[in-house]
Amino acid sequence: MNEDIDAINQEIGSVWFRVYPSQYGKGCSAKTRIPCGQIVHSCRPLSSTIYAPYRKEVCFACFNYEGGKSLKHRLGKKQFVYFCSESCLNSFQSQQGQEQYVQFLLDLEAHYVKSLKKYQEREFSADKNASDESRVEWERIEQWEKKVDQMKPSERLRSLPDIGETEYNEIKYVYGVLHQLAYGNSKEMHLLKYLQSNDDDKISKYPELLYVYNSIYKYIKLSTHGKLPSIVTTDYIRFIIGVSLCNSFGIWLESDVNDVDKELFGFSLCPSASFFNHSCSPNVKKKRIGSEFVYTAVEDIEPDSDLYISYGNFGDEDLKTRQSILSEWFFHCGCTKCAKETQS
Ligand SMILES: C[S@@+](CC[C@H](N)C(=O)[O-])C[C@H]1O[C@@H](n2cnc3c(N)ncnc32)[C@H](O)[C@@H]1O
Repeated sequence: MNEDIDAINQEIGSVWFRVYPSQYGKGCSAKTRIPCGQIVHSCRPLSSTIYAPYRKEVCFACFNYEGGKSLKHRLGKKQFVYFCSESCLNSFQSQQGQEQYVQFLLDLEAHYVKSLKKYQEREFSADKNASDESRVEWERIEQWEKKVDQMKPSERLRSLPDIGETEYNEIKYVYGVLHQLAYGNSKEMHLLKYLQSNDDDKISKYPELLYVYNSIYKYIKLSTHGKLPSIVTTDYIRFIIGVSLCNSFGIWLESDVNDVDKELFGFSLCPSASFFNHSCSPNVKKKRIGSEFVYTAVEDIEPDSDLYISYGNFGDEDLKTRQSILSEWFFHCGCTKCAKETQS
């Protein structure tokens, strides 16, 4: 753990906070006195996804939203990968290895639109045990993938599983991470391996997602064949999906209007910000400015005090509502506000 912590701190290189072994696993504490209003961290996502219904309206590069209007700049002719400006489109296309990324996105769009008519959610039978079924299904997939190398390209294309909205959203995020691992060299990429992954917890709670995850894996395995071979393994894809479940942050419409009515456009993963634990009365506020996430102290923070953000998009929800929202991150909130409200 300590070696990991040293490596994480070296990678983040913050003058304001350090990552340390806290009561909730890793956490962040102030290195020095932090005045209210001080920006303590900022980062750009390693990978993100814009949810299918918003894909024409939210810029894939900077998350700009123009009040629900379809954006003018796009990849390809018919497909739905949209940008708010020529410069966002160009900057996206000019990154390293981007031709492959662009082609992947366009193929994914085309396949999603085609699948929609046929897609059927696979139900999880109530008499099965989620963790047994998970083990059996992933073993089956490992047997299946031995045949992928022998398939002709046309057969691989025909074997792509139908995908629904959940698969589509996740595949975009997972491929974004894989692409960074293949072509990037960012701080965010180096920090990925230190994050918690929760795919077992999620499957126990929502067992039908097992089939969704299997389809995601099959889609990525088939469509990246010969391009990203060594990193497309079941363990690794499960890790990437599992990481997003407890570390990704929503891409919310940022406005000064009532927080509760905000729209959720998608999610993104910034590993360097994933070591902030949650409090229902946080001392650091997260704000998105374009595709940058900025973390600012909202009170004076003394040296060695913990830094907490709020994971939820909370207004003035009561204890029960907050706890139920936070259970989606698979933890029972132990913050001082919750402890106080539980006692009273
Ligand atoms: C984004 S990670 C934060 C970093 C994490 N502590 C680690 O060790 O990598 C979120 C996880 O931290 C833990 N956590 C964060 N805030 C918490 C809180 N207020 N109460 C209990 N657990 C918390 C939970 O396990 C949660 O799933």
